Amino acid sequence: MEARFLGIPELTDVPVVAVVVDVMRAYTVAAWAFARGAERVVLAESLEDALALKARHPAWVTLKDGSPAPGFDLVNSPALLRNTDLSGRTVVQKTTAGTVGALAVKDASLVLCASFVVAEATAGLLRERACERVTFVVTGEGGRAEEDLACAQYIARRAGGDAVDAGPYLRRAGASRSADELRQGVREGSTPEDVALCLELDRFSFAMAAAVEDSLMVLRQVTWTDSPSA
Ligand SMILES: O=C(O)[C@H](CS(=O)(=O)O)OP(=O)(O)O
Ligand SMILES: [Mg+2]
Repeated sequence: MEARFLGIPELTDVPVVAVVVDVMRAYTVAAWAFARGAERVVLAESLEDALALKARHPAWVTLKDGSPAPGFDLVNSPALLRNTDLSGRTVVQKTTAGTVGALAVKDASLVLCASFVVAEATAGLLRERACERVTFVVTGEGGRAEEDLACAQYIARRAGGDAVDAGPYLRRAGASRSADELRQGVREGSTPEDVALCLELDRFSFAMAAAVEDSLMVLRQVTWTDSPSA
């Protein structure tokens, strides 16, 4: 498998297969939303779009990064989300990096959204579909976020079939600027537990695929054939 690793500003073409990586915290949060029963996650273009969707669908659950805000039900924190029952709910998510990255590749044939909690499931799906060329979108810090790059490189190696020690990749992520900011509470809407939850390798056995449905970018769970739960 041929892999390239690009930041959002470096995306100049439409990839065939894209893996959008946001470890801290969008795609750790989305995975927890599915684990707590959410049916789908709508990736919103803007805060205004998220609020407009909520106005049209009052039962949908709105989630944003940063501090809590009127009209939004949840913040982008896995620690806060994991105690929330989302059975059958549609979640609308808007964050600074993760959701923007997925929308930037929405015309790709396959868009997977990933983090360490769904790393093996994501790699397994890429192996199963025999993807030859994969663009990893490193969403944080214009492509330089160490937690996203480490996770992307780990998934790429697993997708290529390598036996890989995850330890060094997780340590890079744990030493990243994002991890430091979350630990120190610099980022609003976070708890100190968020970092550990973002570094739980393969916490979930499903992958997450996004596609345009009725003009919305919708993220859903996908299982791959060799998944333990398939
Ligand atoms: O919620 C997060 O951790 C970040 C917020 S920011 O990029 O630090 O402002 O958003 P995400 O899109 O999940 O990286
Ligand atoms: Mg991030």
